[in-house]
Amino acid sequence: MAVPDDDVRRAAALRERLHHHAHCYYVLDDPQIPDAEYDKLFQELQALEARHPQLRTPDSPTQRVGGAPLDAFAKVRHRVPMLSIRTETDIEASGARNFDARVRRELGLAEEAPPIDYVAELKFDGLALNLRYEAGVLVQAATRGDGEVGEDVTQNIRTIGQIPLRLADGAPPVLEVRGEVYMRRDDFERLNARQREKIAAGARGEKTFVNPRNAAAGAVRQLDPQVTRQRPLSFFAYGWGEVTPVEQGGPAWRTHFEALQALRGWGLPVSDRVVQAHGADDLVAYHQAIGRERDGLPFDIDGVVYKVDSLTLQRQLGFVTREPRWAVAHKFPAQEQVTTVESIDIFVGRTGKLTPVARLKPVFVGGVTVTNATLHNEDEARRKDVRVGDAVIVRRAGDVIPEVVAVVAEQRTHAAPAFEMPRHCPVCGSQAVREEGEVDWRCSGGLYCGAQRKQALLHFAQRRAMDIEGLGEKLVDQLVDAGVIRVLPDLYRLGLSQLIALERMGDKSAQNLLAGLEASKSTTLPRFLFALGIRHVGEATARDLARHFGTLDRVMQASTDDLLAVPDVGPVVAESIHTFFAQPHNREVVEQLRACGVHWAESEPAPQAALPLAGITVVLTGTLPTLSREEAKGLLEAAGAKVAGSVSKKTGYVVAGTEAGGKLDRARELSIPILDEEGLKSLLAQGAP
Ligand SMILES: NC(=O)c1ccc[n+]([C@@H]2O[C@H](COP(=O)([O-])OP(=O)(O)OC[C@H]3O[C@@H](n4cnc5c(N)ncnc54)[C@H](O)[C@@H]3O)[C@@H](O)[C@H]2O)c1
Ligand SMILES: [Zn+2]
Repeated sequence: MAVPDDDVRRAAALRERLHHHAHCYYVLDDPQIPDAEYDKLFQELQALEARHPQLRTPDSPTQRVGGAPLDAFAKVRHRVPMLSIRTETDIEASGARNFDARVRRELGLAEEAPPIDYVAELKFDGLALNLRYEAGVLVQAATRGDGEVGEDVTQNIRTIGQIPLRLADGAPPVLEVRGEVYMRRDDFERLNARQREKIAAGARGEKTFVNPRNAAAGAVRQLDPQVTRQRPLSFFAYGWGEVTPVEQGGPAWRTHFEALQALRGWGLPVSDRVVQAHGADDLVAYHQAIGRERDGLPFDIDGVVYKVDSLTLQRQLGFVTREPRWAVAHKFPAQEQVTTVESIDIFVGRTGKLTPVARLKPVFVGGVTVTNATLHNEDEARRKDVRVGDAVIVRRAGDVIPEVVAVVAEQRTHAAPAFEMPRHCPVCGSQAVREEGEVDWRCSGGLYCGAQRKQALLHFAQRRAMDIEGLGEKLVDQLVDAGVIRVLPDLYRLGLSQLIALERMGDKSAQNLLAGLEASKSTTLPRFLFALGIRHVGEATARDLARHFGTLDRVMQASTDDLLAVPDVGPVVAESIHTFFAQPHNREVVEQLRACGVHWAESEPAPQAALPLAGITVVLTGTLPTLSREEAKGLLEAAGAKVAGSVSKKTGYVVAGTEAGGKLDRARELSIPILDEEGLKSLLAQGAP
């Protein structure tokens, strides 16, 4: 039968594209398209070749394993070829039944013959390794390469802590262990964070990795073992290559499961999720159970693997070109897919962080439909150069939020402008600020900003700020969601009827809240300054500001230079305070709060040195008879002292109550004066001698 021209051309085009992508993936460790995309092309070629066997060339990607080894490494000829595994493309449970049916057919079993025993394992998404042990000692580690010839990566593999350099007693004279080297998800996230920092600091030749498999492959195929050492890799053993034969004293394994137990006994890591399965039903159950567990696993898997357990049956089934007939990989939905960016929006978080988010053409990835993916921050978005209209690779693995990992460069058809981070908050229009040394832009609107309102209210109400009794998270959600509170001063305009109208709000709690609000109006300047939620202004800075300037108006009018004169206030903090009060809407909020009756005692600005305990550090330990820890701290700080958490040579006094521990011992060691509560009180009254 003649092959239609179209099919000939399509097959050639597919072969060329697959060759190109296999080279990028296996040889360069730099995949350009997601696996799901590659698999689609691969299956299309397989189908064409099945229809027209004449199209099947010996160099077709469907006939080969992996990629050629790199010249940079010494080559290793595998004594037993390292094959691939056939993929069951039906990702439903029926995939397991297809495999079972095929095995039974190939073994010529009658329908009523008993179920076959299998082993079910995780399909780790990493890189295959062959570890050769002679007399129990690791002598060589090699990559799979093209299945016949791999790369010698022994020096790199020696840096992986989980791979024993010497096996426990009893291992056969020759043992080749096959397994997967992979990177845990948390290690991957940390590595990429480090890489981003290096890139930000201007390091050349550094890059981030698209996924843990890619990071693991890059680390294993490093020319410098020192670099591999810094990349956290893990390993699971799932099979073997050459092993001393039984006649020469080798192991007499009868089943795959038994062999894995032996490997574990000699010190090799074998996953504890390897199970024996009886017939197709057990395989289906395993597939379902692992599918549910997948997101919670600390590493990526792209499916499960089923293997015929009996080694006799395995031999009977044998191999096709690149795959054993006794095993199959049953995949899960891919964790990476290609889709199109429809727009890039800015999401404003509860704390004011601005995050660029790609709105996507809906895509099914990692088991869910994804419509948005984070671009993290300005630098990431620019580095990846994501633009509206681009085809992008989206990754969703585990509980991590979906992420755009790369642009599919070969598919950019037009040139939308490069992404620009907006200079104003899209929610409230306030100035956006990116501080020196920070990666994030933030809205400076604080409580004025709709996105930050709930967080700002909670911060405002907390005990250490305005101390509003009865205003918790649930109520804040209700008040903001119902539109009752739009700006902060609305809080002090709440009426009983409005509150009672809220769901689950009784008369009593409404009364209590109103009383709490009323009581909070009488406050102190440091509390009020802290409550405003100005970035970088914590309690200590608020106190310093109050002490230095004495009145709120002076703080609000202060220039950055004036602010820099406050002890412990640096340029970033000064700038943040200045920006906050420079914005009319923030001044408006302050005015309205005052108009609602929020008040405090103001004082003249106090020069630091005038305070009796200025410059003195005090450490508190144990329980005092009448003063609480907070009260003692407040009194000391009001007198200008610094309260520290640990005793050092710089400590001026240690105030010790009952059950004082190590701090007291340390004070004695350093001969630091120790005071009880009485001593503290007289110190406060008289100042330091
Ligand atoms: N994105 C791209 O451009 C691109 C290019 C080429 C290949 N790929 C991807 O590579 C894969 C195909 O490559 P492959 O031939 O290496 O097949 P494979 O990775 O799908 O399956 C074979 C491999 O599975 C591994 N494995 C993991 N757990 C195992 C277990 N418990 N038992 C046995 N083996 C286990 C072994 O390393 C083995 O070599 C596909 O997922 C494909 O999408 C992607
Ligand atoms: Zn805002």
